[in-house]
Amino acid sequence: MELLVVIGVLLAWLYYYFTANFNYWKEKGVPYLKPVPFFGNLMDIGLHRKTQAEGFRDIYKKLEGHMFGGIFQTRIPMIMFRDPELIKHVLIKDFSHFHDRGMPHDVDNDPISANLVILEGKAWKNLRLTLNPAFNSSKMRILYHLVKECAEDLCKYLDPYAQKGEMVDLRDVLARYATDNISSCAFGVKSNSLRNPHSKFREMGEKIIAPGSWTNMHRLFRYTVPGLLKFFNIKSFSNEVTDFFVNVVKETLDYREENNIERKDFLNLLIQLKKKIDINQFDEFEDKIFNEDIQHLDEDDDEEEQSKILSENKTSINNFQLKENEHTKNGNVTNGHGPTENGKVSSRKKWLDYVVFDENMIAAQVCVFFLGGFETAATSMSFCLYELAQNKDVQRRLREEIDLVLKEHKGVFTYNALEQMEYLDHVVAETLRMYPSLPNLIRTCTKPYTIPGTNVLLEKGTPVIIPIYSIHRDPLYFSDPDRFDPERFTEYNKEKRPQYTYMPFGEGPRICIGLRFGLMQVKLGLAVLVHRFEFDLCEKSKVPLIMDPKKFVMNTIGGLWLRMTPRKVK
Ligand code: HEM
Repeated sequence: MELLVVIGVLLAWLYYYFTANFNYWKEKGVPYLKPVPFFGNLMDIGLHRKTQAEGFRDIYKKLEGHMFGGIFQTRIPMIMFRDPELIKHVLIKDFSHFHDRGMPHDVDNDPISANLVILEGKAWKNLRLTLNPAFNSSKMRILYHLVKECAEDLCKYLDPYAQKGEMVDLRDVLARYATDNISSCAFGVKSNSLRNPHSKFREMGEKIIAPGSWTNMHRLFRYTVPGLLKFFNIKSFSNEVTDFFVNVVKETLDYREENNIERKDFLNLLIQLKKKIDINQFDEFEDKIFNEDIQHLDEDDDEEEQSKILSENKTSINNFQLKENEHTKNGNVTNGHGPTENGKVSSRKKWLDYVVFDENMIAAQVCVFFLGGFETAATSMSFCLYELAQNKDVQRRLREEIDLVLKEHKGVFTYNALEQMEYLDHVVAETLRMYPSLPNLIRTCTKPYTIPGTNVLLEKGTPVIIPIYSIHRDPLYFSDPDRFDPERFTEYNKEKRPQYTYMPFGEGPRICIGLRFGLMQVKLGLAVLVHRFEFDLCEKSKVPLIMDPKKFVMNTIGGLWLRMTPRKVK
């Protein structure tokens, strides 16, 4: 009897806990969707009945006619911004109110969480400024040869299958190709996943994205009771995954140091940062634009906020301390570069002094490059090949362009040749419109914000959802949106569309840092494949595709099967 009473009280408390907030948006006069207890408005997503993309698209459609609308993730009020002008405010104009993603992290106990995706405020800004040059065009040219090596290996691997006209699960093969690619470029390690599906890198990659994995539990707590993450010491990834990545980085660093090896990859760039060598080949124009966007992170933060950010990011390894030092005191620069205009040092050089790159810090970054790089590239490429198999005229036209450009480059897939392939660019852009790897962007309101043109005040801590998949499939911006049509991306057609209606890599200062690298590996992989092989639907192809509701990055259930044959005419 007593037990029943305890259970009853507990259930009543849980019900109260999960529903007490449900008048939140009504009281603010914000249009909102009626939530259900325990799930809020995301029951279909929470129970894996719908993918994130489809679940949020339902919400987007229900909020039609409104520029924004309130929803609940379990018990937490969130707001969806639908209107492109408002989206521009969140991502760019009013970035000083929305510079974080609101992902809890604990860099003391979870070294991998000190990464660019998760870090907030100044810690994020310092790191981003420091890492930006590692992803500029000149660095991409350096990495190109590694990516090309993997792309050529992919062709060699697939050739016997094509000769026999076999059906191939390209989703799986391309995940292994992308794993090889990113482990080579980020970790400096040849993972050999293409030929060995049980390689350790592949295994770890699968563990990270596997449904029901540690990551999903982390996500659940994050949105319900974030305090429990710290209490139970739940890390971003399982100990096995964290240890694996940290150890690979440490071993590789030691090996390179002992043997005096310098390899042209991301790891090498990070090692240079560790040694305080400025890798700055930063395009000055880009530097200026970026700094204009984020400078208010300095100006606007009040003292209290700054010290909070700093104490949150205080780590045993002293990573993110904003320390006044002899180089920057009184605005004078004495670090060997000489004083610059107005006594100010270029922001890049200044931040380089602030971010301490030790082994854990390097591991956190390459780990997030691995995560950001392998799944996104693999799925984008396989979706593209699927659309090419369905749209044979597009496949033919793409092959013709590749042949034509290669003729000018003596048959070699050079970096410049790839850049010249305009139709390839449209094909990839259209693929990312229909299948953006991340269906939504997320930001957190970092200080109270009045939504422009209204008197709605968003409280600090309110999560904001930007539904990119839903916008990409909105007939208001893309007519007949479920049709694959690369023509949408000619200069003329792009100009006709409102801004901020196409954002597969996000937008603003927190735009994907790996954009260039991601596009390079996707485009090069596709170009070499389409140049050599023909892709067709087969008995095992699923039309339409069945998407996996358990995956965070857009993905299919049961792989993505196509028939491969050698190309017919040369
Ligand atoms: C087709 C490939 C890729 C796609 C579609 C993609 C997409 C995205 C998107 C949508 C975001 C969120 C942007 C925002 O919130 O505004 C993001 C962030 C990020 N991506 Fe990518 N990504 C790709 C490849 C890569 C690669 C190859 C890397 C690393 C080598 C990478 C590393 C990151 C990082 C570190 C962030 C966080 C940036 C920050 O907060 O400053 N991504 N990506």
